[in-house]
Amino acid sequence: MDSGGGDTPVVKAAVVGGGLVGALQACFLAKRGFQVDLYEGREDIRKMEVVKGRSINLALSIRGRAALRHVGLEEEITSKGIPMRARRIHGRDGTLTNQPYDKDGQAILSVDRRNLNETLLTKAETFPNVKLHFSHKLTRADLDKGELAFSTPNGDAVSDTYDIVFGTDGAYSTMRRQLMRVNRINFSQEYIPHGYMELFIPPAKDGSFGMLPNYLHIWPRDEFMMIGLPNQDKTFTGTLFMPFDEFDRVHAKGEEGVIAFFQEHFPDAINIIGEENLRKTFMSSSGLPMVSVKCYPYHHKDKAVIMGDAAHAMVPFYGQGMNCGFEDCVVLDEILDKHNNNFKTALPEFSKIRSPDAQAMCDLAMYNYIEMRHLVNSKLFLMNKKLDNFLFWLFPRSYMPLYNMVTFSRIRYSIVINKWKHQKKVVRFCLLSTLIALSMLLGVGFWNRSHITHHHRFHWGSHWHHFRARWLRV
Ligand SMILES: Cc1cc2nc3c(=O)[nH]c(=O)nc-3n(C[C@H](O)[C@H](O)[C@H](O)COP(=O)(O)OP(=O)(O)OC[C@H]3O[C@@H](n4cnc5c(N)ncnc54)[C@H](O)[C@@H]3O)c2cc1C
Ligand SMILES: COc1ccc2c(c1)CN(c1nc(C(=O)N(C)c3cc(Cl)c(F)cc3C(=O)O)c(Cl)s1)C2
Repeated sequence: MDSGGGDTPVVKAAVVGGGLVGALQACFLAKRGFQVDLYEGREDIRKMEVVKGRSINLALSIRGRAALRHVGLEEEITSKGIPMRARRIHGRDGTLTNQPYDKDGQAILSVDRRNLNETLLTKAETFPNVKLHFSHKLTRADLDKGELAFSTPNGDAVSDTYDIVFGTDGAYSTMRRQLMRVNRINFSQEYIPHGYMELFIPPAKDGSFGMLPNYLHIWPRDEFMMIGLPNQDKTFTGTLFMPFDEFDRVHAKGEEGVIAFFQEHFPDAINIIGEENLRKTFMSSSGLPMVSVKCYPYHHKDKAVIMGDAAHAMVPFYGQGMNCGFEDCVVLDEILDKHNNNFKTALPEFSKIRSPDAQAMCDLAMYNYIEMRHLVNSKLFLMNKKLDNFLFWLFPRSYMPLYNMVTFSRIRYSIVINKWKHQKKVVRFCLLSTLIALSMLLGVGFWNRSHITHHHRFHWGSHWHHFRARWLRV
């Protein structure tokens, strides 16, 4: 640490990975008065040419917005986002059903990934105590000394030493690997058999949106699913989720195979995406992998800590990966305040507090991946959501649908999962006791009927004897 002129030495911090979480974390650390060097393996995306109509988007919700608010970027980002107030389910038969997300009309925002990353990098750069280094790929780290070594495109090796290193280098993190060399890190990862492919949905012929814009469009289909989020330029970015061997099967059939596949599973999407687009995109790309990563702890002594996908990559079936990573920045910031920047006590607390929440979100996302496939069609998907919303209406204070707690609240994810399990037990108990009460009522009803009939029949029997004795003298 070199003295910043005042009595307290200025903390020299490195952020490895200038994606969404790293760029945000650089802003948090800059506000904390640290000297920040951010290293990004790729070149500066702000200098790359924009490929029109091929934007990748993400769902930004309350947790991510709270983090952006901390660095004064919420307005700048949300003003460029498109609110999605409801999900719009495209049935196989072409039926369309809307399901509002929130009874108070709260929305999730579709934001452009590149614009978000650029805005965060530019914000970081506005701080005099932040320096950005692009095309610097971390190759080695001696975390006990805080020494980092980077490779650059012209083959130069660059290295520097830091008081503290933040690893925000994504799901395939080099920082996590370095951490695992020096610390007893429990680690697990799981690839799912599905891949994803982005499909670009152009505007309609008259330049307007090809579908209703303020919706998250979903095509739930057995083993497949497609979703579509709107973009500022009146396009949509579709994401097709499908098992890898299905991708291979369709690829093997060539361009006509692609059209036949969409005719069978997503007929209404063919005109929206356009046959040419479909052929081009499908034949020029393949499914990309989705991995779920869990590890513990996230830190090494008072020298290094990992955040975002590096610490807890999750499958995207809740649209929470970035929101969760952004929330990491808020949680760590609060802990650093509480410990007055004492990394020796702050980092272990971050691991202890944050990992159960992040792992709960990884589990929820994986659960939803499995659940989404069992909601094999839109009817079941709808029913499931209708029951959720009915119970939410019936018990607004005690029953909150799972996706509401995840997406529209900042309740800790580990508490969300416990509340949800408790709610499921209560709902199951209510349904069961209603069923038992009903069957008892029905049972009593039948019993009465049969008893009366029986009694009546028995009664009729004595009547018959009496009648026979009196009238028939037999
Ligand atoms: C299909 C899909 C849809 C998604 N949709 C959503 C959504 O709707 N909402 C949501 O909240 N989340 C969503 N996510 C998750 C979200 O994309 C991630 O959680 C988020 O990008 C994680 O940010 P990060 O900064 O931790 O990692 P990344 O975004 O992966 O950034 C890591 C950065 O580190 C750099 N890097 C890597 N290795 C090195 C190295 N050795 N040296 C230097 N730099 C390095 C990389 O170049 C990259 O810039 C989705 C993910 C997928 C796959
Ligand atoms: C850019 O790529 C992607 C990829 C996946 C997602 C997103 C963006 C944004 N995602 C959101 N998911 C929820 C949610 O809570 N659930 C349970 C849902 C989960 C799935 Cl998979 C789905 F299709 C609908 C809902 C739904 O509820 O509408 C939100 Cl709320 S936003 C998933």
